[in-house]
Amino acid sequence: MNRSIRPSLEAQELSFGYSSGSSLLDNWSASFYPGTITALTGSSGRGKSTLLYLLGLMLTPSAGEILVEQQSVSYRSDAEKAWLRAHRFGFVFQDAALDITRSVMDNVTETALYRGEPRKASASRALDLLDRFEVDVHPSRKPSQVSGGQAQRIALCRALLFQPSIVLADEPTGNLDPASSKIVIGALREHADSGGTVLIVTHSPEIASGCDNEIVL
Ligand SMILES: Nc1ncnc2c1ncn2[C@@H]1O[C@H](COP(=O)(O)OP(=O)(O)OP(=O)(O)O)[C@@H](O)[C@H]1O
Repeated sequence: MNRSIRPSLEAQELSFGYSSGSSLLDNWSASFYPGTITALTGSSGRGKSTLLYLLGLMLTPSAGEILVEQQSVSYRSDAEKAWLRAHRFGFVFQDAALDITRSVMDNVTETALYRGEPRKASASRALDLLDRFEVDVHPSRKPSQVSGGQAQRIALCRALLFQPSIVLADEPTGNLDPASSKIVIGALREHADSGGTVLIVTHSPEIASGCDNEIVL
């Protein structure tokens, strides 16, 4: 890798443990570069999802720093973190985490709300993505009327709508059929190839071996 490229996401001497449990991270450091996919692997309960939540500014470390584009961000205000999540990050969770009360289209364009952009203007972009990821359902449908594989591809459209510089995916293919799995991983690969920084938590050796780097927790 060309190390003159600067990391878009860094963890520096990170420590964290839930108050009810033992320490999960102790002085943990890593750098994540544009154009790469990193697999986070390790046995169950080692803290992979927790690390993703820390890197995605949903949890605050007990010590250490998270840097986004060389700026220290982990101790910023909730409002600043929310701004960063909306403008720099895309998230994909194992269970898709769609809002069941809203339509497919509203779910995909949800980030527009947090970015202060009109949802309508994002609709054509959303339709393009739904088409690209072969989500063959009417955008007015509710998440309860789509399959698990379609739900995860809808969540992928939501994550990629504004081409965020960093995509964090927590076992994004954990519950998927092979065809949906291939689409999701292919999309994350393309996102990295176009300059994004992608992290995938996975238990799949096959997916990990297709990534550029692997970090075992
Ligand atoms: N909100 C929480 N409060 C307290 N403990 C938690 C919380 N979330 C997770 N844990 C605990 O922290 C540890 C790490 O959990 P985490 O989900 O990060 O692991 P993981 O490596 O992603 O596991 P898996 O591969 O099974 O998904 C586990 O022991 C878990 O029970």
